[in-house]
Amino acid sequence: MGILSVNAGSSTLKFAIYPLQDGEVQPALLSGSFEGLEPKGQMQLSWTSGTRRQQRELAAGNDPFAQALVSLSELLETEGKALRIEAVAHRVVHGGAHFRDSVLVSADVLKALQPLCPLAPLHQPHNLEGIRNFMRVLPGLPQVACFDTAFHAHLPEVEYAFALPKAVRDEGVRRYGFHGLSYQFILGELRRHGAPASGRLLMAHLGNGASLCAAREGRSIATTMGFSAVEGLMMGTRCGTLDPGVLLYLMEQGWTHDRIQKLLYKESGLLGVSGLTADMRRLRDSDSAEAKLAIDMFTYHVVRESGALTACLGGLDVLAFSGGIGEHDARLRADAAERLAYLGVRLDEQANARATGNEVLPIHAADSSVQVWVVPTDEGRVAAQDAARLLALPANG
Ligand SMILES: Nc1ncnc2c1ncn2[C@@H]1O[C@H](COP(=O)(O)OP(=O)(O)O)[C@@H](O)[C@H]1O
Ligand SMILES: CC(=O)OP(=O)(O)O
Ligand SMILES: [Mg+2]
Repeated sequence: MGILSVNAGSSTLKFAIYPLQDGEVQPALLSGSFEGLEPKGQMQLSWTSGTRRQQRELAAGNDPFAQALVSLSELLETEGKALRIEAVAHRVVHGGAHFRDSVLVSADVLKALQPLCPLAPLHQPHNLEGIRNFMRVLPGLPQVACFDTAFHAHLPEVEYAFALPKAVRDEGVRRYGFHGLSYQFILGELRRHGAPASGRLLMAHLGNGASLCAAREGRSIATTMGFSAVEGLMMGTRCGTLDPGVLLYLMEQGWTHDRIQKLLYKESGLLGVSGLTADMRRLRDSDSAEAKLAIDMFTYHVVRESGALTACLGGLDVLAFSGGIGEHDARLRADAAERLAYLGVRLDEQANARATGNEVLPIHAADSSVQVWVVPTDEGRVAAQDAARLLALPANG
């Protein structure tokens, strides 16, 4: 038997089936992703089943996520039939103030999660669509929602509170933090590899969405993403932290809510600054001045916020890079590390070049006072493990 995990990110839909043994999820038997989820474009489905790796191009249509879910269900019918899926674990980015741990999905849970869609418009609607889809396609199977926000549920009040009047704060207008499944996974991997992860740890999840998390004794104490999935670092298509005065100005200029939402979430970040693409690989290949500015700003904000979070930690013992950019872009890691040298960060150049996102690797030099690691993240695996814990599924391999 196995657990299917479904992770609808902002630019990808990732899936995997994990077998269980003694209550622990084992390496995935079938895993893959849909990439290039842009309306009317071509999306790429790639998957690995055992040692077989396959790839397919698909028309994305008007609603790429809905199309990807249909194609995933078809793939499970053929490839996944023998794997006996017993439960589905969904990454859901926003659990709001109420959901501080994974939960078995019911109609009431879905109803409570729906109003959070505006706080993560690139994710939450797809996350909930994924749940509804598998309720239809695999009726009767338990569906578990695993929240990005749960890892940050115990942030100190000085970190999570906005300097707003109590009446507004009491409405749940506060910082929540995201990428929690990824941070939980990174923490587990660092521990497994003998890194001092319980010390002052800074984790950088740099993908299409990007955030930093400062953890002490394995608990999140500060993070760059807040109320919604737009705060903090500059991202693929999101602007990150922005003076709220800009929004007031735009509103005065007659910009509507929908237009502003599109600007902040879909037209900004690497894409907005470069005017070219949200994909770091293409920016690296470009020689345009705007592409260079976009990369420089991205790196700058990683360094700037690393300083802020290190101050919250009172120093730094371990730095971990993850997410599509953090795992693959050695140049970004080198440039950021160079500017964090004042903290005692020194990279081993060759180790950094060797880390290509396929395995957990230390990349610090022998004289670095901070350990630096690259950790390929697996949000789906954390979700599957959590679902197994919640459902206490018996193990039979
Ligand atoms: N080899 C690479 N070099 C630089 N950046 C990369 C590389 N591979 C992937 N990326 C970046 O990772 C991003 C996707 O990150 P990922 O964490 O997988 O996305 P999501 O947040 O949607 O799950 C891509 O948009 C691209 O910018
Ligand atoms: C919360 C978030 O930004 O997620 P992702 O990196 O998958 O877009
Ligand atoms: Mg991601």
